Amino acid sequence: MKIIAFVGMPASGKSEASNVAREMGIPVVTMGDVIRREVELRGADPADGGKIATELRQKEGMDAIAKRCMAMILEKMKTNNAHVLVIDGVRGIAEVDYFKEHLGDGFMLVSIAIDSPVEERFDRIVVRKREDDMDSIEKLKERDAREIGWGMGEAIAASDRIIENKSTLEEYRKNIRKLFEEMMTQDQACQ
Ligand SMILES: Nc1ncnc2c1ncn2[C@@H]1O[C@H](COP(=O)(O)OP(=O)(O)OP(=O)(O)O)[C@@H](O)[C@H]1O
Repeated sequence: MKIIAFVGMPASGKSEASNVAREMGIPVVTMGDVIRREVELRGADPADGGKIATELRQKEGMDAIAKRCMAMILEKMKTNNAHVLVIDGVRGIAEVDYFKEHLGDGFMLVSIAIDSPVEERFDRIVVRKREDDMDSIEKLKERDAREIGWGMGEAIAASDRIIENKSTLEEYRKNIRKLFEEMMTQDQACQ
């Protein structure tokens, strides 16, 4: 089985890649769900998800979220016949190291290359209207800085593949679909 994790700047297209996966019947584990669950448990404001994620990493280590995702990943691997599984939301190198150690050779890290300025990413976030999204460019810049502080740059540098999202959404979705098709064919050929 191939386990593909996507890494990229906020609003670079990770959730879109997961949407394409779901449309193709590929199971997706969303790391942000761990945070959303924690927010719910604490009765906190969804906008404080970033702070809670930082706190978990400080208390339990930089790979805390990856560790908490492992049960979900193993469960999906057991209950799905798919040849590919997607992990959405790797934010740092400690998580990459954790997954490499626990998932072995089947793990592949794909980074999403963008050249959209922060203003353009913010406009996309405004259109997306996700509950936990930030409401100003300043907050997006803070989130960029926070995630870079988690070792996102090192994670991007450690990626096995790069997929560009520098043109239209259709073009990007087409490239993601091609990647998944390739992975499914490769995995079937290995069996
Ligand atoms: N090439 C593109 N052209 C136009 N819109 C795009 C493009 N790529 C992504 N989008 C849109 O930008 C928004 C942000 O993308 P997406 O939600 O996939 O980012 P993300 O990396 O998952 O973000 P986050 O890190 O906040 O979870 C979405 O509404 C998506 O449809």
